[in-house]
Amino acid sequence: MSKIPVMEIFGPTIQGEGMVIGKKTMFVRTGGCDYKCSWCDSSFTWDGTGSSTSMTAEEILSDLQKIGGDQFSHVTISGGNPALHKGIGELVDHLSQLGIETAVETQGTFWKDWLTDITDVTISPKPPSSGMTTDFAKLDVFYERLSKEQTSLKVVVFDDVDFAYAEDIHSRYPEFPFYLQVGNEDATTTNDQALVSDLLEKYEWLIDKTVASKTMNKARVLPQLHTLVWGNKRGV
Ligand SMILES: C[S@@+](CC[C@H](N)C(=O)[O-])C[C@H]1O[C@@H](n2cnc3c(N)ncnc32)[C@H](O)[C@@H]1O
Ligand SMILES: Nc1nc2[nH]cc(C(=O)O)c2c(=O)[nH]1
Ligand code: SF4
Ligand SMILES: [Mg+2]
Repeated sequence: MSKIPVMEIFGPTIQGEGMVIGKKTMFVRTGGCDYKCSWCDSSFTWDGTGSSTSMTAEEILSDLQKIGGDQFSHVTISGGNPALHKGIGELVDHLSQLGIETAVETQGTFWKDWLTDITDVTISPKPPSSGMTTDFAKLDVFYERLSKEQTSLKVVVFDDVDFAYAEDIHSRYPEFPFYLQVGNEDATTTNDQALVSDLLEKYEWLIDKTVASKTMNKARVLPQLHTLVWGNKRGV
C-alpha cells in the first residue's frame, strides 16, 4: 500500500477548466512536481511553502466521503503532478467500484498505468512562457496509450509564442480534443475586480487569435471559470 502526499481535499465545487468545465466535482491535490512553471498557480504544492499529509488511498476516500457526503459522483485529482504517485491507482480502483467518475490533471511527463482507468484525463503540456521544455517522446506515450474519448489536451496561453506552441501541439496530436486556456498572470492578487477584468480581456485576445488561426478550427477556448467566480482563492 503506497502512500500519497496530499496537500488538500476540497469540494464539491465545479471543475473550472477544460473538458468537463462546469461539472460538479471533488478535488484531491497531491504534493510534488517535476516542473516549476514560472506562473504556476499552485506553486505551494512544490516550492516548500505548503505542507502535505501522507495518506493511503483508503484514508483519502474516507476524507472525500466525510467532506463531500453523498453530494458528489466525480473526483478530480490534480497537483503538483499526480502522475508521480503510484498509490493513486488504488484510489482510482476504489472510486470506480463505487461508481464515482475520476479526472486527472497532469503535464504529460510521467506515465502511470492507472491513467488508462481515469474517466477524464487532461494533459497540459507547458508553453515557452512557463520556462519548461516539452519532451515529445514522453507525450507520444500518452497519445499511444490513452483513448481519444477519455483524453484532452489543454494548453495555457500567455502570448503569441505560446499560441504558436499550442498550434504545434494540436497539429502533432490531432486525435485528442484540444483546449486553449487563458493564462492568469497574477495568481496571488486579491483584487478580484482588476483580475477578472484583466482575464476577460485576455480571453477576448485568445478568442481573436483562435478565430484567425486555421489550425484551431476544432479547438475550444476557455477561461478558468473558478478564477472568474472566486479569484485566486484556494480550495474552490
Ligand atoms: C496547477 S496544474 C496541476 C496539474 C499539472 N501539474 C499540470 O500542470 O497539468 C493544473 C492546471 O492549472 C494550469 N495552470 C497553472 N497555473 C496557471 C496560470 N497561472 N494560469 C492558467 N492556468 C494555470 C496548468 O497548466 C494545469 O492545466
Ligand atoms: N474549481 C477548480 N477547478 C480547477 N480545475 C483545475 C484546477 C487545478 O488546480 O488543477 C482547479 C481548481 O483548483 N479549482
Ligand atoms: S506542471 Fe503544473 S503543478 Fe507543476 S509547476 Fe507547472 S503548472 Fe504547476
Ligand atoms: Mg488551479
